[in-house]
Amino acid sequence: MLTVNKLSKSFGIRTGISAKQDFFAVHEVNFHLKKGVCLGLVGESGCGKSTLAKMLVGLLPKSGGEILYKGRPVEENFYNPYALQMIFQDPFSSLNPRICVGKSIGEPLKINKNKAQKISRKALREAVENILEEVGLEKEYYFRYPHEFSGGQRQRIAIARAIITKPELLVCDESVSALDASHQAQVLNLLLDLKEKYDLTYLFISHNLQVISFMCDEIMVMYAGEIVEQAPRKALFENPLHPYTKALIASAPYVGKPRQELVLQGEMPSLLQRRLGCAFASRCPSAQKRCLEEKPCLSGSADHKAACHFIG
Ligand SMILES: Nc1ncnc2c1ncn2[C@@H]1O[C@H](COP(=O)(O)OP(=O)(O)OP(=O)(O)O)[C@@H](O)[C@H]1O
Repeated sequence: MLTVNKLSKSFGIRTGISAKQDFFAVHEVNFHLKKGVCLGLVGESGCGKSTLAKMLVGLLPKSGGEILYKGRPVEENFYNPYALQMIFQDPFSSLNPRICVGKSIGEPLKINKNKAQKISRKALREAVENILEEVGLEKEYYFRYPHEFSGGQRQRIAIARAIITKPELLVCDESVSALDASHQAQVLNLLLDLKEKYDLTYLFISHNLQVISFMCDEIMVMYAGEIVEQAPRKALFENPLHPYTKALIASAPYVGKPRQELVLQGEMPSLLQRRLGCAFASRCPSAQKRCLEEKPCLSGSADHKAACHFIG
């Protein structure tokens, strides 16, 4: 469904009164996303997950590379411009507080239909009421405003707005991170039900390995703007190849785990300094001279790849 080749995004930031420096937030990322799959993207804060997601749905222009949707550049997506939709992290800021939720949810359908055919008010209202019920809310909520809902309900509204155009691919960017555990579980189960019902494909972004493990069939691990490991869920959790993935799995806190086992120390290196070698070398317990001098490429089997000189 989606092929991403050497996708990059650079930003320029001021480093002095007249000095400006460019850095890559996403650097030469490649992946394929097959129809019906839930592909996870995991990595720590600032590694470039949201930047990648925004480029996929056209919210940010790319600096290089290509995004192919069903074999054609995503920009030329004539037959369904709303085939790719996104659900954002924060249901408090992703909904317009001055518009009743029914209008917010119906807006994409209105814009979409305007291009080809007009949608009547009655049909629009019906479509919104149906989708409200679809996401577990009552159709009487149509005229309520975002501040009248809890975080979990708001995220359901955001999901309703994303699926009303019947997209094929949903990009979920930290879509449950702002919710408490019980609402997280409800929204995750809703997303799984909708996936089944509407034959959806997901790119599911999270920094939470437990959430990723619950939702995803395949997983990509991102570090400092690059994909460092890609594997099916079982292989990634049972046999992680990259030292960063190993550290991430070992660092994941869960109830009853002793504190000293949180092994991932230090910070991700500044993206402003693009290095010759491996981006993880500064934190890697098994880094060697070669790691500082030579950048590792993704290698391994067709299914399970990692960017490390010392895998296998
Ligand atoms: N518009 C922008 N201008 C300049 N730098 C940006 C911009 N957007 C993102 N960045 C930088 O790009 C890098 C990646 O940011 P991004 O938001 O994609 O990370 P992330 O992995 O999604 O983090 P989080 O999980 O905290 O949302 C960060 O260093 C961030 O500061």
